[in-house]
Parts: sequence; structure tokens; C-alpha cells
Amino acid sequence: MGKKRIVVKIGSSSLTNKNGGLSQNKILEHASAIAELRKMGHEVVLISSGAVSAGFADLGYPSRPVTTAGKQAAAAVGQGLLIQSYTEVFKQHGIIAAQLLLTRNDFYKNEQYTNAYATLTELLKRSVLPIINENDSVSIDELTFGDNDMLSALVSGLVHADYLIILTDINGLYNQNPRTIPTARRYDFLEEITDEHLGMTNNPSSSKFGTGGMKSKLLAAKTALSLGVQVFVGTGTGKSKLLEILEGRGDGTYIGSQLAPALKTQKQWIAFHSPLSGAIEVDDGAARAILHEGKSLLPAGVKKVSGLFAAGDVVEIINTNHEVIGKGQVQYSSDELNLIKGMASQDAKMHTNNPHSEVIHRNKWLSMAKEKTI
Ligand SMILES: Nc1ncnc2c1ncn2[C@@H]1O[C@H](COP(=O)(O)OP(=O)(O)O)[C@@H](O)[C@H]1O
Ligand SMILES: N[C@@H](CCC(=O)OP(=O)(O)O)C(=O)O
Repeated sequence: MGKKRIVVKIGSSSLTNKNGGLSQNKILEHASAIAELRKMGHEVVLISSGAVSAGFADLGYPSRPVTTAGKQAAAAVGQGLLIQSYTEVFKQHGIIAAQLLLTRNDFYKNEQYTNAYATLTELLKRSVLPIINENDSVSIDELTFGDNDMLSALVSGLVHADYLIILTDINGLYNQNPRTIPTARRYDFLEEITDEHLGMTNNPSSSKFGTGGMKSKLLAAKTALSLGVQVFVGTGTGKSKLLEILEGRGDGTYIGSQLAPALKTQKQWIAFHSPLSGAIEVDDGAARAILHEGKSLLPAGVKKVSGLFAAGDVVEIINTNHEVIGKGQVQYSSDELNLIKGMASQDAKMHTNNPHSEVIHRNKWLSMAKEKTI
């Protein structure tokens, strides 16, 4: 097998002892498994939960706190302890660890998203092991990932990973929760995640210390697949567990068919993270050109502009039947576009100081059209 880029997500339930505190033995085992992957030449990004688990006891809480303030305070104490453990343990394997704390906002804002990509790329280039967690202590309630499953999916897309391995306390997805239904059957392989699969995991985490449960893992797997990343959800023991998973001998569920094309970084941002700032209606010729001929959108094809947006924002593109056919990052503001809509590119340039010929360049455009839409 050639060199692969692998994102490994370790959930709270796989890092804690029976009191809910951080288990040093588990950290040691995960680290030795990651070190084995690296020895084989693979690149690894680690998404690790465990900050709340590592911190709550020092704050005087008898058990893992349930309030947001309690969890944020515990994470503020625990994140340092967590990364200290990892740093020391990885050092024994000759691996330098780096800490990155991310929030939802880092994925919404194009500049921050691109920056995160640049930092991760540089760390991997220098053979450093990035260890990522949600920035729990500052995340605003509505913006939090809550659990790290979705964060791991988005990061695996961001770094163009080959695989996302989600390690948890159960060996894969079952058709019912096996903790409550002993006759539940495990899926060894799923080509895709359907609504039926999501329905099998209705209840949230029933492990004591995890957050999202199997449902959030499947939602994350679905996102990772759409970003071109294959997924494994399950468990394992010993230092060879990650290599075994990679070789197809893992104890869990393999998800994906290796067919999804990986989206480039900027297109991922447009597809999954960018806020929508307005809409542009285009004529039939322009719709055909951007949908079927691989062309950019020019001012001549613009019929109507809705909303207030600036150059660099992302807008929806609507056809003459008022169907959304895609979205893209504009090179003109709404004010400029209102001036030049319908004009030939040469005339458009003379009416504004904008040097661009295209309203949306084809590299910053994402089709969302159904088969038959013009
Ligand atoms: N259909 C299902 N198959 C497998 N696990 C399920 C299912 N439905 C619910 N679960 C629960 O999901 C739990 C794993 O999620 P969670 O506790 O959040 O883990 P982590 O801390 O690793 O993120 C399992 O312990 C199991 O109780
Ligand atoms: N960011 C939190 C993780 C929250 C959580 O429990 O996540 P998970 O183990 O993925 O269900 C922490 O570090 O404690």
C-alpha cells in the first residue's frame, strides 16, 4: 500500500477510565498505534476528544460536568493536560505533536479556512503530528460541533485525507443499538449512508462519557464520503490496530466505495461552509454554458441580482425557471453587477474598476443542478 493520509478520531469513550477521567494507558496505546502508522510512511492527523475528561477532577467536580459552563471550564483545564500527555508520549516515539483548536467559525470564514489548510499542510510537510480538538472553552453554544465526529469529517476533507478512522467504544454500526438490543446485527461494510441507517441510531450516546452517539458518527461519515474520504467506524486493541484497520482487518464498519471524487479545498469551502449572501438569475445561454460547457459566468448572462453582496462572497445561481442550479464565489459586488448585468465583458470592465472578465470563474463554481435542468 502506498503512502496514505489518514485522519484518526478518538472519542471520549475511548480515552477514559471507569470514573470518566483520562486514562493514561489508553493514551499510550493509541499513541503506539499511530506511531506504527507513521513508521509505515503514512501521514496522520489526530482529532482527539478528552479535554473535559482530563480537566473536571482538578476543578473539584465529582463527575463529568453537564452544564456548558462546567464543560467549558473543565476543557480549559483539561486541554493543556491532554496535550501534555500526548506530547510526552509521542516524544518517546520520536514524533513532534502540535495542537490546533478549531471552532465552526474557522470553517465558515474563507480566510480562516484557507489558513487552517495552510497550517496543517506545513505541519504535515514537516512530519509533525497535528492534534486537533474543538476549542471548547470559547465556542459559542450554537456554533459548537458538540462532539468531534463532524469536526473530524470536515478536517478529513480539508486535508484531502484518504481515510477517516473513527475509533469509539463499539465495534461498528449495528441495525439497532446493541447496548439495549442484544440480537442487533453489525454491518461490516456500507457503500453509503442512507436515512434508514440514520434511523437505526436515533438515541444519542449511550456510552457514559461520549456526546454524539452513533448517529453523529454516521452523519460525519456521510459528510466525509461526500468529500471523497473513505471511513471506518469501530474499535481495536494493541499497537497494530490502526494498521489492521487500514489493511481491511479492522473490527468495525467500513463505509464508502472509493468512488467519490475529492473536491479541491476552495470548492469544499463553497460547497459546505460558505454562508450564502445573495442570488443571481442567469439566462438560458449562461445556464447551459456554466452547467454543460465548463465555462465561467460572464456579465452578459446575468438577468437579475438579489441581495447585497461583496466580491468574494458566495451566491446561488438561479435559472429562468427559478430553480437553483448551483452556487459560486462572485468576483463582482451586487452594486457593480446591477450596473453591468447583460453587458459584454469589455463594456462591463469600462463601467466599473473591476479587472475581472468573469462574474464567477469556473474554478469557483459548483453545479447543483438536476440532470434535466438547463
Ligand atoms: N445502531 C447503533 N450501533 C452502534 N452503536 C450505537 C447504535 N445506536 C447507538 N449507539 C451508541 O453509540 C455509542 C458510541 O457513541 P459515543 O458514546 O458518542 O462515542 P465517542 O465518545 O467515541 O464519540 C455506543 O457506545 C452505543 O451505545
Ligand atoms: N471537545 C470535547 C469532546 C466532546 C465529546 O465528548 O466528543 P465525542 O467523544 O466525540 O463524543 C472534549 O475534548 O472533551
